[in-house]
Amino acid sequence: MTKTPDTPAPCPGMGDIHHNNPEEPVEQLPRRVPELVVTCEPCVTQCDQSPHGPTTGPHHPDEESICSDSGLSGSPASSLELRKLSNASSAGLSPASSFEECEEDLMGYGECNSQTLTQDGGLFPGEPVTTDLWKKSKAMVNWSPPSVPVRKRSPWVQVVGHAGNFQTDSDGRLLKKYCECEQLCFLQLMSDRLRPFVPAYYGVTQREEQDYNLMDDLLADFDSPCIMDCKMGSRTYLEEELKKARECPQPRKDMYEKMIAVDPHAPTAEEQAQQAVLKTRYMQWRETLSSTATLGFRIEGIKKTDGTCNTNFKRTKYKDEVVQALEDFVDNNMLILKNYQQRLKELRIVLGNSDFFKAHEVVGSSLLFVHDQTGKAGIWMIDFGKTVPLPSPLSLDHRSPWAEGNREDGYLWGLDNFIDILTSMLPEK
Ligand SMILES: O=P(O)(O)O[C@H]1[C@H](O)[C@@H](OP(=O)(O)O)[C@H](OP(=O)(O)O)[C@@H](OP(=O)(O)O)[C@H]1O
Ligand SMILES: Nc1ncnc2c1ncn2[C@@H]1O[C@H](COP(=O)(O)OP(=O)(O)O)[C@@H](O)[C@H]1O
Repeated sequence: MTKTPDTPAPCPGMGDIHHNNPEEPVEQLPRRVPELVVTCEPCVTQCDQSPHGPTTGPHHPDEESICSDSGLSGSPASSLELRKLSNASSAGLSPASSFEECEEDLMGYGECNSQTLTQDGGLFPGEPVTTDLWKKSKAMVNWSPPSVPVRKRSPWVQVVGHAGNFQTDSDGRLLKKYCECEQLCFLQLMSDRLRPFVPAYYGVTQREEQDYNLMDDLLADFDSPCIMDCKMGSRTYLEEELKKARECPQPRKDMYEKMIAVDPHAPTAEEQAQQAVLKTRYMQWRETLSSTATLGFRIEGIKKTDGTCNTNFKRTKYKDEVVQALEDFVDNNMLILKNYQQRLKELRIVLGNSDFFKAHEVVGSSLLFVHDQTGKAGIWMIDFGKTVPLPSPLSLDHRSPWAEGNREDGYLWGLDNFIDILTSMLPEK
């Protein structure tokens, strides 16, 4: 996840930060589109992993809540409390219910309206920022929208994660509260083999004095999509967090409450006396309760076409329970299941050849599964708020069991298990 630090600070070694204002009107110039706002603004330091301080975290036990389609779009994220969208179960939400009006837009809008730096310092629409282009400044673009039929765009839906972290823009892109760690990952990913498996990244933008990472909305090309968020890996906290917890323990009341909401007997006598638990203890408990420890991934949330949303998977631990959730997610559609299996197999090959993946500990990152009734299906990696570079010459095989110090994340172990489960669900040829 990503957190928004309070104090902006200069970005070391990043060159100019380019703030794309997504609301900037597009001026039509011959063979040019308007100047991208390119200023050197302060950016923010490393994500704050623990903003709530000791015992003062937000009170958000495992209460019923929603998959957020609830008005995040366009509303100032800063005005909303940052909290997890946790444990809604089959809430029967209409995806459009509390969203702002859907906008009329161009077919494939995600590919047309975005502005990007090009080699010669100009801008091409629809091309994401790449690392080597990042330093180019003061660019101009010329582009007129092609004449294509219009369609209603489905509103963006957030399945899990911190409420208030996201906003949408009128070009079908997503603004996620700025996190330097995530920005650095995206910049590298834009020129890595993994690029087709992550949302295209467009740099940093600002809205109401808040910095955001700007990326493609992966739902943009789907009609009333079904969405599933699966957190990958055998561990969901960084080794660094463990170290900090030892050096400076910060018991969390909010996590204690989330814990007892699921299992009143889970806290130890000492934790009960304190009415608080350490974050790493909470995370480890979540891992063993769910399939993270046994399968190397866990389902976080599922939102179906009919608007129903379920984030009540904390106890989904065993293979047969995962199978049941997946069957329900694809509505027993074997074509979609096959598409997902193929996509995961492709991802596994690309991960094996990715320089980025070799050099990073990937923790707390999710795979976002998206399909719709047409049979179209896609899977992308999201959430790089806790994906950190490894100190050279360390590299991971992403399959070995974790032991403190080896930094293994179990990502490929989880992916292998996921593929095996999908394969077992498909009819034999
Ligand atoms: O899913 P539940 O049980 O609610 O627990 C959440 C998730 O593990 C979050 O990870 P993610 O955002 O990857 O889903 C984590 O944020 P971090 O990523 O910051 O560790 C939250 O920590 P806090 O934000 O510290 O509460 C933790 O409370
Ligand atoms: N690029 C994207 N396109 C569409 N939906 C996204 C995208 N990134 C995130 N989401 C939605 O937001 C949710 C939370 O995303 P995540 O990056 O994990 O946020 P957090 O850091 O707050 O946990 C996901 O479950 C998904 O529903």
